[in-house]
Formats: sequence, structure tokens, C-alpha cells
Amino acid sequence: MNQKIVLITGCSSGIGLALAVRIAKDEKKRFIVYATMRNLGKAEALMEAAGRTLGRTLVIKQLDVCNEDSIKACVASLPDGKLDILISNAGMGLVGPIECQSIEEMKAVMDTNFFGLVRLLKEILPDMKKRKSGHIVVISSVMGIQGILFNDVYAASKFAVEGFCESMAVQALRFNLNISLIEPGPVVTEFEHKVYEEGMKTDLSKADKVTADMFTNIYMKNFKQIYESLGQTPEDIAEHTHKIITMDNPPFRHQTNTLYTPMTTLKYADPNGDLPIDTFYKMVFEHDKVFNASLNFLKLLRWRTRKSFAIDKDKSNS
Ligand SMILES: NC(=O)C1=CN([C@@H]2O[C@H](COP(=O)(O)OP(=O)(O)OC[C@H]3O[C@@H](n4cnc5c(N)ncnc54)[C@H](OP(=O)(O)O)[C@@H]3O)[C@@H](O)[C@H]2O)C=CC1
Ligand SMILES: CC1=C(/C=C/C(C)=C/C=C/C(C)=C/C=O)C(C)(C)CCC1
Repeated sequence: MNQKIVLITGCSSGIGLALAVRIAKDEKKRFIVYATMRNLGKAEALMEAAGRTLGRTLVIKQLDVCNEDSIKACVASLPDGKLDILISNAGMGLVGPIECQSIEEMKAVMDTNFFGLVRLLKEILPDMKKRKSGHIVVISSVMGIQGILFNDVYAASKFAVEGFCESMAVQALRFNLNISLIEPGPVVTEFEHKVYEEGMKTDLSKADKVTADMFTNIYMKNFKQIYESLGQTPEDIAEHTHKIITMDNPPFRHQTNTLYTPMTTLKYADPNGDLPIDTFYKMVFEHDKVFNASLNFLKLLRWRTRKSFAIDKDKSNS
């Protein structure tokens, strides 16, 4: 059987782990998954979840997306150095007022979320072009389309990813290559816990009172509720992504959360860009009145966008 070689980054937890397991357990055994992580000391959870696929359709390798040598070594160790599907998933979050963040912290986010993808592509694209075959799948975010309060740098890193892929997609087409951006809304993973814990530790002494109050009493206070009401599981994202990589004509963009889509649609509905910003403003500053109403509104609006989500017709989150 001609099995496709899939390489996934950031498989020690969350979406990467769920993706590796889902694809390795493909019913038709169509894939051999190279599940990579920067620290092999964290492989236990994946090994346990992989079960019988370990050493058969799932192989664990070291890869740090911030280290070119580690990327080269990992790609060189693949059978014939060939890769059919890259899933660029490794990433990190950052929340808070920019006055309280160092440039170093911001660079780490850009280095991982954006340059991590660029480093991977520099390594694998030439061979994919030569063979005129390959699929590049990128775990982006709804924040690659629409920024969210206090996620300035994280959203910028995902916008960078989207701009990069949008530009690259035209060239890719010329070589018969596919690029797909997966755009989840909130997903309940370590990401949520890390961002929450780090957010709670933010030293707000450099922020003015209004900003500090907005971050603590609006953003952080409602953070967990957002994940509880909108959050998907990493397995949901893995299921969506598995469908994307098994399609003959995979889409360039795919949002996984029908509940969130109305918020991103606002952006396309108003070329002036005011509609999403006004709507977010109301959600944030009139949140006592409209916060729960907004969530209900999103749920009501969902049926309108459901049609464009034929892919999750049978598996939509509730
Ligand atoms: N959770 C969410 O709400 C959403 C997440 N996303 C995106 O999904 C992706 C996965 O995040 P998620 O599973 O939620 O979060 P997790 O924190 O659970 O997983 C992130 C993974 O990325 C890895 N990673 C971080 N830096 C590097 C690096 N330099 N090299 C290799 N691996 C690295 C982490 O490894 P380690 O354990 O060593 O730190 C970990 O395996 C990210 O790109 C994120 O932006 C998108 C939308 C929503
Ligand atoms: C907490 C919070 C908000 C929304 C947060 C959201 C929607 C977070 C999404 C996170 C994602 C998608 C992360 C990964 O990419 C609002 C609505 C601004 C109101 C104020 C409090």
C-alpha cells in the first residue's frame, strides 16, 4: 500500500497530540505519521494515546520549530527524505497589555508561530515542488482573521501566517501543491491553561489603571467562560483536519467552529472594518448587558452559516 508520509509539529499535547493519534488511526491505514515534539521527555501522553499504532503508523521524532538544525535532521530522517503532508501545529499564546510585555516575549511568539512555519517550508518546499505533490496544512486560528482584545501579538503572529500562506498559495497551485489553513476558535488544551496562568501572573504595574482594570476585570474574568461556552475539544479539530487531508480538493481556509463564524463574517460584511470592531466593543464594554446575549446571538446565528460547513454536518459541536 502506498501510505502518505505526514509530519506534525507540537505533538506533546493538545491539538498536535490529537491529530497524530487520529491520523495514525485512519480506518484505511492511509498514513504514516511522524509525530514530532521539541522535548522527547514529554512523549509519554502521546505514547499512551497512540496505543497499538506506536511504531506502526505512528513514529515519534524530535523537532523544535525554532531550530533549523533540528528541522533538517528530522526531515533527513524520513524515508527517502520525502514528505507528503506537513501539519504545522506548534504554537504558543500571549495575552495582556503590550506595556507589560517585553519585546523578547513578543519575539518568542513570532519566532514560534510564524518563523516556525517559514523554517519548515524552506526545508520541505523544494522537494514538494520537484515532485509536484504535497499538502501543507497550517493550524492557524480565528485570530488569523480577526484580532481579539489583549491578544495583539498572538493575533499578529496568526495574521502573519495567513498572509504568508495566502501569498504562497498562488505559487503552490502552479506546482499542484495544496495549502490549507485550519482556523479553530477556542479549543480546550494546555494552551488555555498556559495563557490563563501567564495572564494571571502579568505584572500590571506598567499599565494605566483603565487598561489594567480592563484586562483583569473584563478579559481575564470572562476568559474561562468563553472557553466553557465556545470551546471545542482537540479531538474535534483533529476530526476536521483528518477530513481536510482526505479530500480531493481541500479548501484553502476551514473554520472548525460554527458558533464563532458569525464573528469572522462581520469582517467581510463591512469593507470599512467598523462592524467587527463595534461589535467586539459592545461585547467587551457592555458585557454585563450583552455578553450572555451575545453568546446566545452567536448560537442563533449559527444555522445561517451551517450550510457552508458541510464538512462537519454530522459532527458539529453543541
Ligand atoms: N487552544 C486554542 O484555543 C487554540 C489553539 N490554536 C493553535 O493550535 C496550535 C496548537 O495549540 P494547542 O494544542 O491548543 O496548545 P498546546 O499548548 O497544548 O500545544 C502546543 C504545542 O506546541 C509545542 N511547541 C511550542 N513551541 C514549540 C517549538 N519551538 N517547537 C516545537 N513545538 C513547540 C508545544 O510543545 P511543549 O510541550 O514542548 O511546549 C506543544 O506540543 C497552536 O498553533 C495554537 O496557536 C488555534 C486556535 C485556538
Ligand atoms: C475572553 C473574552 C473575550 C473573548 C475571547 C476569545 C474569543 C478568545 C479566543 C481565543 C482563541 C481563538 C485562541 C487561539 O487561537 C471577548 C469576547 C473579547 C470579551 C472579553 C473577554
